[in-house]
Amino acid sequence: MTFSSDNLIGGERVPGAGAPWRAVEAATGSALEPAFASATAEQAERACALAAEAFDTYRETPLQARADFLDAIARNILDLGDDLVTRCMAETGLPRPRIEGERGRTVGQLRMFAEVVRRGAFLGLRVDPAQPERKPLPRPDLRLRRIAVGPVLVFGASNFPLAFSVAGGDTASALAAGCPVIVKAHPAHPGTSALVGGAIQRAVAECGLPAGVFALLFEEGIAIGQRLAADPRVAAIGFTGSRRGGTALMQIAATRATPIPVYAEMSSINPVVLMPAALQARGAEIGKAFVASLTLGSGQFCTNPGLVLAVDGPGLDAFLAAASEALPNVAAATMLTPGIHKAYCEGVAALESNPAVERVAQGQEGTGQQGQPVLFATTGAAFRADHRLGEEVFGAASLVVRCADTNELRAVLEGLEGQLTAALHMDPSDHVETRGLLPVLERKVGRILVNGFGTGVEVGHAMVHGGPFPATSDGRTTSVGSLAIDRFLRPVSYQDMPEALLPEALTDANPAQLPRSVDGA
Ligand SMILES: NC(=O)C1=CN([C@@H]2O[C@H](COP(=O)(O)OP(=O)(O)OC[C@H]3O[C@@H](n4cnc5c(N)ncnc54)[C@H](O)[C@@H]3O)[C@@H](O)[C@H]2O)C=CC1
Ligand SMILES: O=C(O)CCC(=O)C(=O)O
Repeated sequence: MTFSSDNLIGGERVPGAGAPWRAVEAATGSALEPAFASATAEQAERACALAAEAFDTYRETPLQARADFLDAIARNILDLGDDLVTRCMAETGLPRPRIEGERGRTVGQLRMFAEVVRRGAFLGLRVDPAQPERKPLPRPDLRLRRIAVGPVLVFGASNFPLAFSVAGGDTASALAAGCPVIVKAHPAHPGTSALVGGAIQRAVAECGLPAGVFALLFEEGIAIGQRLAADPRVAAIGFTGSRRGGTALMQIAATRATPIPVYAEMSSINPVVLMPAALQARGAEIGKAFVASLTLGSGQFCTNPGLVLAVDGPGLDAFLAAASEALPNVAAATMLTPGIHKAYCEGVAALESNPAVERVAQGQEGTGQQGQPVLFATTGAAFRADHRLGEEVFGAASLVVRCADTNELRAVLEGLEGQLTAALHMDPSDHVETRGLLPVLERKVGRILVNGFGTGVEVGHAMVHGGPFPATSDGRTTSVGSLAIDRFLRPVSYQDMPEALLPEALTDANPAQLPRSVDGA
């Protein structure tokens, strides 16, 4: 398979400069062709200039045309066929069913946003008609719509090379909102990024949109990404990755002459709470299901169950016994990059050497870049005394906390940082006790789920894939699901604007019959 490793800017392929670098085959460590060269500062500047130039035209594209564009991207991604799947497997070490599934999710996500755009409710149209006779003062005519914020910079995630990358949720929701998108490709899967970027670039041309609507820039390091984040024409940032990377971008965004929002999804250990009746009735069954979730994708999910909380007793013993029986059957699996593998091994070693932590079980030993799954346990008192035990170890490692009683379990939850998910395993007779935990969980997490695990986020209208810091940089939003479009919109009110100058959707005729509220109804 051949494809261009050039940057994609303004509808053209633009070769980068500097020392060439290559993607690495995750399973073998060997270099993959072709060579990539990082984008230059001038190319970053040009991508921003073209995005700014395209903005006013693109944000006013008819909704049907914008929806067709999203559908065209989906179609073009599918048209890449097996070339995309094989390249993506090589770069990430993720198996075929996972990549094919993720491609389906990516395409489904683009199509969902196409439908959201067609329906038009995202525009949030509101009309408060004038009341000239109102006493003591007449009321002006007020009409509101939400417009796109401006060019959005997207940093793709290493662990979801399709669904959270070049044409992933951040890109799809920003394009749906009417924002041009500049993607800084993740250096761990540049070939996958080039293929998907080409699919988007072709869709821009096929749909007759301004070429600045999309750009894809490569770099091995971080300087171009930082430059883009600081560019005054970039209006918002979407990011999925490490806490360090996300907070660095938050810092850049907050200290610019014009600060901008950063929507970063970063770090989460996703507490799993095992309630007493459920543990007693089916502790062993939950233990087996837990191991499957823990080891999925070598544990490289931000929704991975990294923390298990339960009141100590025979039910928890049954859970641990089942998990300890299942885990040694799980083979070590290739991790995404040498850096992620190293960080995982260091995180595991830190837990191993902590005197308050015992190793309960581990999976099969791996070679090279493979991560060996592992399960640890500690006490509630030890966990509360050592904040390091609450830090994410990205990979298939988890820590079970034996709590003395429900009060201690609640105190452990209270002490946690913000999380993406919390999973409750419970039976009907656990309801009363669970009700007491819900206010804590609502304050701590973006999604509370029952009798399941958080891995594998459903892309829908009622999904929240977000949570208080450090799960994300802004817990008021989500990066998955149709609500993600809200991140890239802002309201504008038109007061006493002549009908001839109003946006069409706010005129009395409302020719597309878009949904809108009148006087709040
Ligand atoms: N919670 C989550 O969803 C995820 C967490 N991670 C964590 O991140 C670690 C490293 O994985 P990566 O995917 O490489 O994440 P990363 O945060 O290092 O990189 C993500 C993207 O941000 C860029 N970047 C990183 N630091 C930057 C900085 N200071 N300024 C500007 N751009 C920067 C990188 O070039 C890349 O494009 C993992 O070991 C894991 O701990 C990784 C993936 C997902
Ligand atoms: O669990 C999922 O489907 C999504 C996980 C995710 O967002 C991530 O790992 O970055």
